[in-house]
Amino acid sequence: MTEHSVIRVADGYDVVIGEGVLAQVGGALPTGTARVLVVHAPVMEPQAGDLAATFDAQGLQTQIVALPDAEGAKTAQVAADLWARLGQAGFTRSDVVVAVGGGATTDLGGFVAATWLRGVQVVQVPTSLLGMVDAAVGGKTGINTAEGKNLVGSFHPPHSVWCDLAVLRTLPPADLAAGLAEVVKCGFIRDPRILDLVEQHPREAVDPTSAVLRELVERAVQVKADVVAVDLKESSLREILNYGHTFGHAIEQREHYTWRHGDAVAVGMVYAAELARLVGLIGADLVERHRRVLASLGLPTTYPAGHFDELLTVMRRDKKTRGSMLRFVALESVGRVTRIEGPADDMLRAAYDAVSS
Ligand SMILES: NC(=O)c1ccc[n+]([C@@H]2O[C@H](COP(=O)([O-])OP(=O)(O)OC[C@H]3O[C@@H](n4cnc5c(N)ncnc54)[C@H](O)[C@@H]3O)[C@@H](O)[C@H]2O)c1
Ligand SMILES: O=C(O)C(=O)C[C@@H](O)[C@H](O)[C@H](O)COP(=O)(O)O
Ligand SMILES: [Zn+2]
Repeated sequence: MTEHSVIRVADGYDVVIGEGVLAQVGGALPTGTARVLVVHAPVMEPQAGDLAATFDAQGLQTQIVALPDAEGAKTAQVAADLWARLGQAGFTRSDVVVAVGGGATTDLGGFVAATWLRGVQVVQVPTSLLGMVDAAVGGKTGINTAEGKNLVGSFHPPHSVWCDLAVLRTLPPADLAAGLAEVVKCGFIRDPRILDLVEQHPREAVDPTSAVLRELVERAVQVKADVVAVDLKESSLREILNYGHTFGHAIEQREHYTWRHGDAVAVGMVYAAELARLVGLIGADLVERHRRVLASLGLPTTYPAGHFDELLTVMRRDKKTRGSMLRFVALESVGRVTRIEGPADDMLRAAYDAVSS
């Protein structure tokens, strides 16, 4: 195993990053654990099975459950099925959920852990880039409802997070790119070095074996760790991690979750940048930088015309909305973030026209 790095989130938990760290998870459960529920994305069955075997070998009562893939896991029905299992197994507050998969798996696993007995520990083992740099870190957990994305959930920080870079070798390139959208987000809101790295090394950035990708992972996790340490429950600063998500979540819902989250966020960041340009916060050059960086990674930067009213209805349910006032995270410059509050509908429509294909 190559050297791993550890990023501490406040004084709470560690995010361990490196090739081969999966092998350490078996020995990393909290003291006193008697039962373990391992939930995993279908494609992660071999790794989850190996992990479950190491728990069994320690004498723990282990259950292993394959979840529906991707957003199919983030439903009330899937959560309810798992609550039934936990009840039947007599799962107590000293027992542990382990989630092995992409961001959808870690969101669902975290949500079940957050809600069972009002909170049991969750060990997050993200296996997609997006899961590693974002979803598994920071304690946001949740499921979707018919009305929108992540509308039900809880803030529930994990016990620990294990990012084994070796598993990224099997991640489809389009999913790797989707994860890079959240990395680029961290570049725009907080760490300009991320943008420099992507601009200078676009090929290495999409190579899961490269030192550049590893540095990007570490930098993005550090951004997230720094932000959630200050504002776990999103009363203010944490909103910056939602850059691009107001429009992005509306796309995801309108597309019935057939778009990757990171792809939708990529378009959403261009939308937020166009809106910031329209209200006079930034110039056209910074908007173009969004398009250039995202496109260099193979990410989308446009959305089909003709759906503004539908998207606006969904955007009004965004969690940052206060009363009837829509609120957008926006840039003043790279690394300097503000909010646009209550923009006029014609502004919102003009930004839509600017990202329409
Ligand atoms: N909680 C948070 O703070 C937070 C942050 C960002 C995103 N999210 C959520 O995360 C989800 C998106 O995460 P995602 O992009 O990982 O999507 P995902 O979980 O749907 O995973 C994408 C695909 O990659 C597969 N996969 C995962 N690891 C693999 C591997 N190593 N090899 C091959 N295939 C692999 C998955 O099975 C799935 O088919 C969304 O639901 C989003 O809302 C949550
Ligand atoms: O951690 C956060 O805070 C984020 O907003 C990170 C986002 O990338 C992530 O997609 C999150 O799940 C969105 O949260 P939501 O509150 O808008 O549902
Ligand atoms: Zn996101």
